[in-house]
Amino acid sequence: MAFPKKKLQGLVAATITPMTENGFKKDWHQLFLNASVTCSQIKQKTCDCMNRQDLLPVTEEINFSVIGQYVDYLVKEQGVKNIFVNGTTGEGLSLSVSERRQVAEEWVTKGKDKLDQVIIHVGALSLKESQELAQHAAEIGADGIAVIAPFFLKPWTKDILINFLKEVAAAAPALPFYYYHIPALTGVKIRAEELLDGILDKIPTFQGLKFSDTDLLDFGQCVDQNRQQQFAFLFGVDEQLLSALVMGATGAVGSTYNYLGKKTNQMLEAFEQKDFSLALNYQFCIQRFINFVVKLGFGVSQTKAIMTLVSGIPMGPPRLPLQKASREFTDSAEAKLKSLDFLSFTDLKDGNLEAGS
Ligand SMILES: CC(=O)N[C@@H]([C@@H](O)[C@H](O)[C@H](O)CO)[C@@H](O)CC(=O)C(=O)O
Repeated sequence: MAFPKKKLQGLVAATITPMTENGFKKDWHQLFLNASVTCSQIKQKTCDCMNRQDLLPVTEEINFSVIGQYVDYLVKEQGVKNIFVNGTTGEGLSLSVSERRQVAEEWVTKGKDKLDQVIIHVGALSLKESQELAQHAAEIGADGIAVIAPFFLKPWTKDILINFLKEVAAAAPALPFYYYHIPALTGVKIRAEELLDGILDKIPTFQGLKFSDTDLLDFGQCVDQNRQQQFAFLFGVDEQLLSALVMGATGAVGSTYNYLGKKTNQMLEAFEQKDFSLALNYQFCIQRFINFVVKLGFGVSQTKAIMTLVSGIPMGPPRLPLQKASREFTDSAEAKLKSLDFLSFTDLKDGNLEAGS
């Protein structure tokens, strides 16, 4: 494959992994069994459980059945045609390798002929797992792979990090490779600007940076020092996207594009038309919402609840150690979305009221 492949630009939704309630139920099942004291009691209770649908030990925790509907929602309702799968929002690091493969496959299958690009995050603590996932992404026809820095036994220098990334990229030599810079979560503080210096010599498939940090000096220098390249510079802090566009961002990956994609696309359009005051109005409006939810406590669980509410597609609970968003959170977020005109009563669809319940 010749590089660069089609350039990744515009909005990229960091997809949520829809889950069933089974993960939570299984915890209760386990607690129930732990409370038993003798083998015969355990046997009896297990038999009882086998006869109770709600306590059955179920293996399927991912709700694959809604992914097709989710693709259509992103494309038709939000105008978002690129996705980033199994990242932070998708709880990729909380899934098993087998689940990650199945999730990736489902998005690629359901996105065929509907989505422009499907990027799979394949970062893991184990190089072997990362390579397996990279190879798998290539086999299923994904459009690119992204990798975060390993965050337990960490690379301490640029060269070590590059060597790790290079090994993963080499497992999928025909796929565009993106580095996912998210230092607040990985604890790996190697500056992106430093990492990009000479990166093509080491990773010929390198095609871009997903920059989830607020250091606009670092981000700006990544753009400035690589003007000769065709890299994609994807910004990952949704509330600051306009500033990054000014710095040269070519696109954005984020959680809020799942449900605020349409609004953010209007901001991109205003920016494109050089109507900066309109673009700023949109950014401030988006900021008002994010600022509000951040003060309540905002993360992946809350994103799941908001998306369920706005789209009507059940995203289910998060996986432990994350906890479900509270009903109070969802109610407040709903009121705020309505007050900002991001959501009207007619937008609410059947099924979305279970959000955060
Ligand atoms: C830390 C975090 O989750 N950041 C989000 C943002 O979209 C974030 O939710 C948003 O800017 C609100 O703060 C994305 O950068 C994450 C992301 O792209 C991913 O899920 O991989």
